Amino acid sequence: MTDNYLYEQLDFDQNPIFEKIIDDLLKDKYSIIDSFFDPSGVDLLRSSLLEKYEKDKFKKAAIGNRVNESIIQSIRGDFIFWINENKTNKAENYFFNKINTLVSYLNRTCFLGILYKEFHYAIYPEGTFYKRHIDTFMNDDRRKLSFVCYLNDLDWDPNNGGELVLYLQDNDKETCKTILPLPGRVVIFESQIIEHEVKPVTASERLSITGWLKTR
Ligand SMILES: O=C(O)CCC(=O)C(=O)O
Ligand SMILES: [Fe+2]
Repeated sequence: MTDNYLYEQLDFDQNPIFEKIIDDLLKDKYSIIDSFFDPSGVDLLRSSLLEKYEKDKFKKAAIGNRVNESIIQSIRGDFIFWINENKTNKAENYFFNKINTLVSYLNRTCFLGILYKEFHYAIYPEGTFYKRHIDTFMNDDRRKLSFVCYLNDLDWDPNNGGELVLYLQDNDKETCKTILPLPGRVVIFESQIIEHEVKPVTASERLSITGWLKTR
């Protein structure tokens, strides 16, 4: 009996992008994908984010409720808007369709047991950053995978800053992986393992959608 036979039995179409994500995660604990969403889908999401921002719906991001405002300011400076999956617009509908397809793929192939998800839009105005951290620091170890998609304009200048830096452990040695927030680019990484930071945005506004796939 071949592997193909097994796939047929599970009525399962292999998806090359999802397979690359799984391979990358197994090997490196992170994956960078530039074609996860169609360019038209990225445009829709960017417009949706900007529309909400113009309507003043974004809030200053918090870290934990016992940390005071000035400390928060020195750690992260972004504004966020949590997306409610039960109240989606066309863009968010498109987004969650893709995410849900990925989640069922991961659950079927890797038995990851992803049950919950949470996503927010984020805007980093000029001068803001998010200091080095790990995404499970808010006494919530259910976050399994972190997911970011950058929604910057097509003419985003790499000199605008706002790079995502991943700190990777390689046999007791730390290396850095610097990732430009190019429009449409998706980065997925293991929330419980990879420390990371967002470098200061030196010009323009850095736009993204960020979220977590969670267990239990
Ligand atoms: O926007 C990014 O590149 C990462 C954001 C981040 O680390 C977070 O929101 O926890
Ligand atoms: Fe983070």
